[in-house]
Amino acid sequence: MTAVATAPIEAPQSRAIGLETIGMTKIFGSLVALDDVSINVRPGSFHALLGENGAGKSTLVKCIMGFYQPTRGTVLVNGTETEIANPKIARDLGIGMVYQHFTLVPSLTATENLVIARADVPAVIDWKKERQSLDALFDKMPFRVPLNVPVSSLAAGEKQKLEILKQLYLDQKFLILDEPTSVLTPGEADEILGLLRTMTDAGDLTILMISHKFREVTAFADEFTVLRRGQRVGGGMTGQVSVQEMSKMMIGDMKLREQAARKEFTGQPVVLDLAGICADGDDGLPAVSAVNLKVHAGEIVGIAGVSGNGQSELIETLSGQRELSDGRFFVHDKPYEPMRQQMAKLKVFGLPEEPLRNAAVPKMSVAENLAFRSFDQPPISKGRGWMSPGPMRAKARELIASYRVKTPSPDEPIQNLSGGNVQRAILARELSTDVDVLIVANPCFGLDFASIAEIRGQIMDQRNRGAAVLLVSEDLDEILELADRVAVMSEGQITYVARTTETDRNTIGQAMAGHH
Ligand SMILES: Nc1ncnc2c1ncn2[C@@H]1O[C@H](COP(=O)(O)OP(=O)(O)OP(=O)(O)O)[C@@H](O)[C@H]1O
Repeated sequence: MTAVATAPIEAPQSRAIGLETIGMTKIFGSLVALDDVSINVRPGSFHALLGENGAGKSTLVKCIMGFYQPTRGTVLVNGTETEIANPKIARDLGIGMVYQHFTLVPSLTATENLVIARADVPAVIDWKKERQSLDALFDKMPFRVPLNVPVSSLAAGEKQKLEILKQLYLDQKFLILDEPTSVLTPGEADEILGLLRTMTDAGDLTILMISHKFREVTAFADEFTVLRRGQRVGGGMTGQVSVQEMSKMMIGDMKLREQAARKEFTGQPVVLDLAGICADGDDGLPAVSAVNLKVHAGEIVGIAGVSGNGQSELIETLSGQRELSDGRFFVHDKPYEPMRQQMAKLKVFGLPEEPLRNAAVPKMSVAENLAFRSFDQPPISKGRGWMSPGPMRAKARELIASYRVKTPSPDEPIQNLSGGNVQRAILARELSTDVDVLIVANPCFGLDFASIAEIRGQIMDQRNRGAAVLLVSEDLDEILELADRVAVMSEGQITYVARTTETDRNTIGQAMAGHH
């Protein structure tokens, strides 16, 4: 690490760290992902980083964290030019990052995860003492996370809290948060962001938060920067700029897709029938208990619930990733087993959570990933297992264009796409043919607001065409906007079902909290 003084060192007023990037540029092959980006994150500020999917937000923070070496540009830490060659150097400087995905070791407890994450972890650990000091730390926090059970048994919201607590435990002074609230309920999000805001106000911490949620940005951030196509296109104090102005900075003059009209149906047949579905969780205990639910043609049934109440396991059973311990599925009254051939025959499609992990082969190209549904059918299949690259690429180009997937070419490994663009690519693949049943879990996770309008529009189009849609979402607004009926899942069971027009947010919220 070299530390060259380039400017008078701004004596930090507080323990928090100030950080600037100057002319940050990152080029991948022929793609300029970051183009001369200078941002200034003052010590003790809560700074939001905004931009549509693929704008360069992750690339910028990865350059700051030392995951990527910038093609050009420098980082100043507390006014001093600092080369951050790898994440360990960032961490030693007090710069920590909380990712969208989890980094905790699932088989270890929260206590074990935190203690082994420390740079000064002793050779012989006095676990009793460590637990006591952790208890003392957590006594100061407005929420608790179970410390002594394996992390794999924690709900997504608890894991995310723990990721943030880990950084506070490691005493980092500059935290980069990559969409930290995606898996949290609005209440949990407010709790965590509120705690962090108290710490920035006290001058103990600086936050740089990537977010697509304007509500959180205006409620908790004091400053913001907007990136578009790799460039800094705006920024300022959040209190002085309206949400409309911020969104215009993000997307320019692009027109948003209008909310699709809901087509009225009467007397539609049941297409998807979940009959007494039971399944165990990773810990071997029942996670889904006797779920009965019918979804009609031309209907969206939204499953709401606090994460960790069996929704993920239910979706996994429907996509064949988890075995049933009891119960059956029927599609058009025929027994349905979630295997590739039956899915194709009965036209069952889906977008699971974390599509890069669950629905893509990261190292394969975008074109190959887009062809997974059709590689064994003409024109892509030439028979006897041979694939035709020409038609495959042509089909990929068509889907890339109509779903506006941002990729340098169809041949790019899909893992190089931004998170939102992976999501769009998988949805393009799943919606590209005739769909009878569509199963989607948190389809707008990590998407910018323009893409959300696009994806929700696509889901509504499928419903209007007569598909039966099962939508699991942690975003109640999404369910209220899209679903015809809402079902609440609590402790593995469906505890409440109502037509969306005949219920309200409060009643659903109470059911989600287990009051039914
Ligand atoms: N390792 C890589 N190799 C090639 N291209 C990459 C790589 N990482 C990112 N890119 C490209 O750089 C551009 C910026 O991506 P980045 O992930 O920074 O966007 P983002 O603003 O974080 O988007 P999102 O909101 O979808 O996460 C995208 O076009 C992406 O495909």
